Formats: sequence, structure tokens, C-alpha cells
Amino acid sequence: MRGKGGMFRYTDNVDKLLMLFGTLGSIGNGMMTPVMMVFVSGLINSYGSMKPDTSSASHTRDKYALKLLYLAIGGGLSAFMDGACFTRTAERQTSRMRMQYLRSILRRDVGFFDNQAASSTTFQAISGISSDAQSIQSVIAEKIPHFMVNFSTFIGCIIVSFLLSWRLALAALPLTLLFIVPGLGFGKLMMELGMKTKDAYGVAGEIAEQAISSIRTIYSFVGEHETLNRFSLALQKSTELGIKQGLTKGLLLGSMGMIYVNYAFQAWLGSVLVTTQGESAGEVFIAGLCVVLGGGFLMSTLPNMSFFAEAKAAATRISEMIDQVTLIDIEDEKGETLDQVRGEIEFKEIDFSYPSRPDTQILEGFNLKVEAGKTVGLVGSSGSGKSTIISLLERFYDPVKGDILLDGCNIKRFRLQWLRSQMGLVNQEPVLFATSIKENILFGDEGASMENVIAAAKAANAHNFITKLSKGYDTRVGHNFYVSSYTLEIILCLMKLTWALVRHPKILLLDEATSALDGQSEKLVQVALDKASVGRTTSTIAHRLTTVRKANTIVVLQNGRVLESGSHDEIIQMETEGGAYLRMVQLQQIAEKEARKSFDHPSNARSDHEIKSSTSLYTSHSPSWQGSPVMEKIHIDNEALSFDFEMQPHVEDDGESLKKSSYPAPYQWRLIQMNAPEWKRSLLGCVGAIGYGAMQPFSSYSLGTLISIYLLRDHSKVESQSNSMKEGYETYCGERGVQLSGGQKQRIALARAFLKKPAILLLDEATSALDSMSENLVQKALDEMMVGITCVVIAHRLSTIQKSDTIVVIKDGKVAEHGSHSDLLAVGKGGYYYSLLNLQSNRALNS
Ligand SMILES: Nc1ncnc2c1ncn2[C@@H]1O[C@H](COP(=O)(O)OP(=O)(O)OP(=O)(O)O)[C@@H](O)[C@H]1O
Repeated sequence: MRGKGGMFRYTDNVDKLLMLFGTLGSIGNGMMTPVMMVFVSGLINSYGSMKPDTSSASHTRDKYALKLLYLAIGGGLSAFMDGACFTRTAERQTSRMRMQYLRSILRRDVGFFDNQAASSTTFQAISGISSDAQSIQSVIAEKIPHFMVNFSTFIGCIIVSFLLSWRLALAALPLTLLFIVPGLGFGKLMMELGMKTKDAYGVAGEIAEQAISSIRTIYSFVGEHETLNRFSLALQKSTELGIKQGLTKGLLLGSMGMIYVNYAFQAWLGSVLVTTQGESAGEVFIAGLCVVLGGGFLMSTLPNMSFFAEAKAAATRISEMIDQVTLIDIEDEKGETLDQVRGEIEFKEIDFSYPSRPDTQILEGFNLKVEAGKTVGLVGSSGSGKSTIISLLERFYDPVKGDILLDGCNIKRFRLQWLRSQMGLVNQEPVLFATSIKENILFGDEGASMENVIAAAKAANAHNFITKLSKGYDTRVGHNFYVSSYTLEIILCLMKLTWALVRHPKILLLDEATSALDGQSEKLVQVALDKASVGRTTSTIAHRLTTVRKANTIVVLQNGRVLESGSHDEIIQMETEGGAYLRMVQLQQIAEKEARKSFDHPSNARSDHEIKSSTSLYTSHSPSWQGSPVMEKIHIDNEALSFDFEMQPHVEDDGESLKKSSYPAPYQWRLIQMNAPEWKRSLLGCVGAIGYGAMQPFSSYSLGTLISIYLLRDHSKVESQSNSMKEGYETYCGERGVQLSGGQKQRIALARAFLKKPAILLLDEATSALDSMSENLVQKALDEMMVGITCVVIAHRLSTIQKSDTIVVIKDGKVAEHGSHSDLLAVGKGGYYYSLLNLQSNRALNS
């Protein structure tokens, strides 16, 4: 099951069985057509001799109907097996593949995502799960069975055609190349053009998307015309490709006309084979049909190859991702755990550079010790390495040099999952997923009980506002969670904190946790944070120095080194490098004063509207919300928080509200009017389409006629004469047939009688003028034709009537004797028939 690469990598025994049955089903399904062709050839042959309302006709009818019924049952069963087994196994295999793929992505160390452009990694991950896995699934579920069905039909048809008439098959087979080769060639060209057209539309779509998404910029620069020009230029490319595509499609469909060239050739050759080689009509006709059908099936089989190649490449991409070795493996079960964690952290002589930028040293000889239960505040200029320290502690990366210790033990010795579960991280990223509040909290610890969830929410001061919502912990958040942006920031903060606390971590890591909040809201949340950090070793990163003011130790970082450290009161007095912390505090105070001044000055202040639009992540976009009167107004008031907020509950019936929207129905007539300039081409297309459509019934009619001709020639066996006559069937017979011999006239008369398919056949010395070889041939044809019809044969030559059911000997206008040949012979020498037969055989001997 774990073989390297390949699209069947995740096949287990059940899948192998499913694929075996699927393959049998596909082959069975594919053999339907050839087997049916064999039956039909027999059926056509029997049509020639079938007469209405005779027992033999109904026997033949029943026989073939039954055979075809069995075939239908067999075909149905095999098609079912084919479809059901392959679809099921494709589903099983690719869902396993998707799972493994996602698991392998999730266990990647963070460095993996750094090493490539973030967008390309995300794209790769998503396309691996969606398009790559999808293309493998569609190959297993559809393309492989399609290939096998068509290929076995092709093989079956060719075998049947050779069995029925090898001469015709051999001669007609090369002609199939006349439509297979252009068909494949133009088909490939069509696909390439289709891809290019898609790309060209993509470019045009991108222009439109960019323009619409930045509509204000477009308006402000009066860039509408420019946008339209660029859009129309991009569309021009797709129009040119469209014309090429149309031409190629025309050539593709036109080249299929070669099928009829093949039929034309077969019609000619088939007649020759029936009339000169004694081949039967049904077999020759069906052999020819099988050759053409086989060619068609081969043609539709081959394009599958490109899908196989695509799926193979997709499987290789997925396998490469799955097989990549992870240095810091979250699923690695090895490693120690501590029964009791105190939470003492120590960084010893840490050198670090990110794997994606190994030449840039971020931390250099970094040392830091945080005692258990104490709070350390990390401050410093942007890029000084504050967040890097937290990443190293979480083991998102390992240091290049030095050790990080937890309670005196190197963190590399711990089981990674356990280590991370000891830390609660609250960072700046928005963390709410589009699910309920409870589920959101459970992301912190999926096994946590409801009591734990509530305890964590209480610890983060979030319980109060959650219980005020109408659905409490079951309120869905995410896309449809609409609150004012001010409230949203607070809720996000509290939720992140709740999430971090649900596992009762010993270490709390706060990376700019409150940076998105304004001073007033920060104060509200800070109470919750202070409460949460009691008894926990806490590391706080903050630009706003008031946030870290109360920390036991404040560490000032610069270029990955510790510049100053100590409590606020200690380091504010330090003069290292000009008192870095003091300068930071002073600069921040000046900036805050400036900000307050500009806020007090109305002309500088941002309007309400501006604030709203800049923080509209959750506040304004879904049309289903607009104008909805249902808003929850909630007041939160407890020791930590006191604020009001309005909240829109989740609405389930988006579809309903869409239905109610008043978009006008599409207007056909308007669409036609828009396309009016294209009427000439449309008309030409319609005429072509009608002509193409009419081909099928016309060709069916022609093929039907061909069968009749085959049957006629098959029965009359007038080949030798026809061949000996220069003009063949067009030979002029002369008045009352004077230009023909008596034997020739008789055979033509016989052919006329056969064509009429009479219920009663009267043959009055019908073969008397024939030489014995021709008589033999004609007699054979007569024997075939007389099956199931009433025949009255008058003959002097007694061999002609020997096989009759009843022979009636007439003498002087009276029936002298009657009975079968053997009955009459049994009468012996006294019998009239006996003596006639004796006389004739003596004459034959003498001559
Ligand atoms: N994933 C990464 N790959 C490569 N370089 C990185 C990565 N993350 C951060 N850096 C670089 O490491 C240096 C330190 O970054 P870090 O995020 O630790 O700084 P910081 O002090 O937290 O900054 P800020 O206050 O702006 O958040 C920066 O120069 C940054 O460009």
C-alpha cells in the first residue's frame, strides 16, 4: 500500500478486488458491440430467407431476439460492474491520498513554508488536494474504464471483422487511417487551442477583476476607457483563437467524412466478394461495419493517454509532497514529557538564521532566562527578533547553535505535541474559523470538555459576552458574524486568549496580542490578560510599551541581541547606548501626543465612514444581510469589560433571500439582438449543422440499401455471367432477352423472383437451361431461399426435385404416384417414378 509514487499508491486489497471486477466489467462492456455484430450478421443472413408467418421465420426471430436479450442482460451487468467498481475504488483511493497529503502538509516544519513563495506553497497545497487529486480520481473512475471499454471494443471489432470476412477486413482496415489520423491530429489541436483560449479569457478576466476590485482608483484616475481598451485587446486574442478553433473543429468534423469513403469502398468490394467469392451478405456487411466501428473506438480511446500522463504527473507531485522528510515532526511520538511543568525558560547562547535566508543572522549569542511564573516583556525595533524568540520556543524552528531549556531540559528532548501543548500562543493573526464559538475554542484542545471550554472562556473574560448571545456557545462566527469593528477586535482578542487557555498551559506567549486595539479597548482586554498570566510564565511582545510596563523583566532587543534588561523602573534609568528603553518611551509619548492632537482637530480626524470601511472584514459584504432588521444588541458589563455591541445572528436561508432578489430574468431576444452582426456565420453554421445531422439517416438508408444489394447478389449467384459481361449489371438484354442465352435469362428471372420475396414460389423448369455447374450453384441458392415458403417445382431433371417434401408424378393428367423421393423409390421396379429415375440415370451413364 505504501509503494513509491504512482497513482495506485493508496490501493489496498479491497481496491485491488474492485479494480479486478471493474476491469472484467469494462472488458465485458466493451465486447458487447462485437458480439452484437456477430448476432446481427447472422440475423441479416436470415432476413434473406425469412418469410412472414412461417414457423421457421418465427423460430429465427425468437432465436435472435433471445440472443440479443441475453446480450443486453450481460451488457447491463458488466456495465454496472465497470461503473460501480471503478467509481468506488477511485473514491477510496483518492480520499486516502487526500488525507495523507493534508497530513503531510500539516506536519511540515514551518521552514518548509518559508522556503518557497508563500502563495506558491498555498497554491501547491490547494491544487494538490483539489485539482491533482481530482485528476487522479477522474482517471481511475472514468478514463481507465473508458479506455478499457473502447479498447476491447476495438480489438473485438477487428477480430470479428476478420472472422466474418478477412478479405474485406484486410482491404478496409488501412482506409480507417483516413479518418483516425486526422481525427486524432485535429482533436489534439482543438485541445491545445482550447487551453490557449482559456488562458486568454483568464487574462481578460484578470483585467476585469482588477478593475472592479479597485473601482475607486479606476474612477479617480478616469481609467474606464483604458480598462475597456485593455479588456478588448485581451478579448481580441481569444477571438482569434476562437476563429482558429472553429476552423479546426470544421476540419475535424469534415475529416469524419472519410468514414463514408470507407463505406463506399466496402460497398464495392463487398459486392464483389458476395458475388464472386461466395461470401454471405450479412458477414460481409458486418465485417465492414466492424472495421469502421473499430476505427472509431480506437480514435476515442487514444486521447485518454494524455489524461493518464497528466494523472501520473499529478501523482508524482503528490507523492513528492507526501514523501518529503520533516525535520521537526509534530507526529513524532518519540520524546520525553514532564509530569510537572514549572515553566522556567532559558535561552543559552542562541545563534539563529531562518532556513530560507541562511546568510542573515537573526539572533546572535542570545541569552535569556525567565523564571517560572514570571512575566517577561520583549520590546525592540521592528525586525529585532522578538517574534523569532517565540517561534524558537514553540519549536517552529530549531536554533543553529545554543540550547533552549524548559525546566532545565533541552526542548528538543520533549515530544513535540506535548511541548506545544504546554504553551498558549496569542498572536496578531485573525483566528476565528467559520464555525461555532465552542468549536473555535475546541481548536485549542479538541478533547476538552464543555466545563473546560467554559472555564477557559471565563479565564479569558469571554464567557460573559458569549452567554449573552442568543445561541451562546453555539453561535456561529466567521463570514456571517457581524459586529462593529470595535467590538470585533475585542471579541477576537478574547477568543484567542480563550483558545490559548483551554489546555491550561504553563507558558503564555502573547505576540502583539492587543496591538489591533485602541487604548481604551486594550485596557479592557489587558485586565483579562493580566488575570490569565497569573501563575503562568508569560512572554509578552508589544510595541506599545504600556503593555509590558508591569512585566517582571523587560528585555530590549536590537539586531538579535539583548541591549537592556530589567524591570521598567530599572531600565528606564539605564544609559546603555544612550538609554534605548528610555528613548523608546519618550518617542512613544511624543507620538501619542501628536495623535491626540490630530484627533482633536476635526480636519485631520478620519470620518466614521472611513473607519468603518477600513475595518469592514466582517461588517458589510453579504447581500443577504442588507436591510435585515434582526440585530442583537448586547451589553457586557462585568469587572473586566463594559461595552455594548450589536450583533447579527447567523442566517441559514441565504438561498431564500437570494430567491427573493429582484434580478430580471435573462432576456433571450436581447441576447439574439446582441449577436445579430454574426447572422451570416450563424446561418452558415445552421446549414452546416443540418447537413451534418442529415448525414446519419442518409447513411443509414445507404447502408440499408447496401444490405439489400448484398442479399440480392448473394442469392442469385449470377456472378459468373455478370463478370463475363463487360458492362455487368448495365448490359442490355435485347428484345425479350435475345441477347442473352437461355441459361442467363433463367438466372435473371430467378433473381427477379428472389427480390420479390414471394410467399409461394412457382418454378417451371427453372433450371432446365443451365449447365450442371451453374445448376448446382443456383440449386444451392434455391434451397436456401425455399426454406419457409411454399414451392411448386416442375422439372424434367429429377435431381432438381429430389429434396422436395412431396413428389407428385402425373401421367395423362392424373396423379400416378406421390410421396417423398425415398417413398417412391421404395415402390421398386413397378413404380413409375422408379422407372423414370432409372431411365434418366442410364441416359446419363451412356452420355
Ligand atoms: N520566516 C522568515 N523567514 C526569513 N526571515 C524572517 C522570517 N520571519 C522573520 N524574518 C526576519 O527575521 C528578522 C526578525 O523578525 P521578527 O519577526 O522576529 O522581528 P520582530 O522583532 O518580531 O519584528 P516586528 O516587531 O516587526 O514584529 C526580520 O529581519 C525578518 O525579516
